[in-house]
Amino acid sequence: MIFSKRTGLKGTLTIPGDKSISHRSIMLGSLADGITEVHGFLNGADCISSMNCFREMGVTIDHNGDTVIIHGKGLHGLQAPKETLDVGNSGTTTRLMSGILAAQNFKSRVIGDASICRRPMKRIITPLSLMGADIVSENGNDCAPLLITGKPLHGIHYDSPVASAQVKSCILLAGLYAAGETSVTEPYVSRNHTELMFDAFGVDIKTSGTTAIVKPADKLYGQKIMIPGDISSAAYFIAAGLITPDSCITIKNVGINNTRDGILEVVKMMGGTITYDRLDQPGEPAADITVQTSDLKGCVIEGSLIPKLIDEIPIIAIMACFAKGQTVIKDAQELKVKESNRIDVMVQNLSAMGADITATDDGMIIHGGKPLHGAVIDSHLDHRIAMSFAIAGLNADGDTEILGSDCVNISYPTFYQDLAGLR
Ligand SMILES: O=C(O)C1=C[C@@H](OP(=O)(O)O)[C@@H](O)[C@H](O)C1
Ligand SMILES: C=C(OP(=O)(O)O)C(=O)O
Repeated sequence: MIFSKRTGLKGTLTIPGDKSISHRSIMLGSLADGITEVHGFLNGADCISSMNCFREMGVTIDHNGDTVIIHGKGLHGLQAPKETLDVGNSGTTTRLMSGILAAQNFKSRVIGDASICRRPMKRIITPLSLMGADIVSENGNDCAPLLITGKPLHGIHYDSPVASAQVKSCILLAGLYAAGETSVTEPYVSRNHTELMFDAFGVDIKTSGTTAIVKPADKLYGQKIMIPGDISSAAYFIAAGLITPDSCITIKNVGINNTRDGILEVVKMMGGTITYDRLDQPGEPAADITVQTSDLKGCVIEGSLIPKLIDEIPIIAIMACFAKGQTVIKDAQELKVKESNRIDVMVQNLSAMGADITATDDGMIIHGGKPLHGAVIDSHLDHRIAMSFAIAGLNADGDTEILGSDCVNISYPTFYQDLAGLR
């Protein structure tokens, strides 16, 4: 896919549903009694992987457009999978589902693509093992494939070394089945969709500061779930509207859960022109967001803000190239263990486009204002890298060619059409 310079990106769009909430709706819907009706489901490859894994465990799931009907099997109703469970490219599926599998009365084997087989799983193997789970890495490298033999579990308190919603959610899901209470404390609060959805499904879940505490459950009750648009997908259009000359873009129904809204904080720090129209509707909080071309200034992004924008750092790095002065991103070492090493890949590709960017141990430093020129961009098959460089390409001289551009299917299959729809 090739991109070249644009001005005047104008229009209104509705982006697809939130990826994190879509995964969780499949999992909790499968474990609930009764029907769970989901609207706004993300038809990205990652969420389809979650859907197929639970179908493989005997759950009937009807899927029509962005509506999904899950015929819940109850907490103890999953069946042993006949085949290996294939999570594709999805870290969220791997880690959250492992928490459930650890407590079943059957064995399972979890595989994924080449990227998944490089991502660290020790972070869930350690706490699940402390709960009494039998979970091992088949190749002994603490990565997938994972072999999980269901066991009776007991509650623990876990001090997580990382602020990770996947680790937290894995432990909380295992905690539904454990004897006694299970709690997780994180260094900073990570996205809280699991906690909110547990509460809606009737689970006894409490939070206090950076700790979440769950009691074992007897039953989950099927729900109707309205999923707002994914702020992580909206971020590309927020950035495009701010940095592309003569632009004004409205993005409808964007989820603005306060554990996910770090990008909005960054826009404010950078001095971007952004307005919100909050929506009065059931489900997680959402707003229509409008952005206009703005003179941006550099800022420092660190600490508790990082988990609130972890997936948006690649597109924030692009914004920083168009901001006056220095942008420093620190405390973001987690970027090294995503679908690609997002620090190295951003620095390599932005340097190829002429940006002034340096990698650090836990982030990057960007001096904005140097004009970008087109280059051949290796996406490393990482969807967030491909989408970020599409926006960079619209603001660079010459052609920007993105290799492996189809990987946007993972979280935003209609991304290129939606971008082309802005006139
Ligand atoms: O729980 C989730 O749905 C997610 C949590 C984050 O990962 P970590 O928990 O590994 O930080 C994020 O990067 C991922 O895209 C989705
Ligand atoms: C890191 C991501 O997803 P996952 O961990 O589920 O693969 C992402 O979507 O940027």
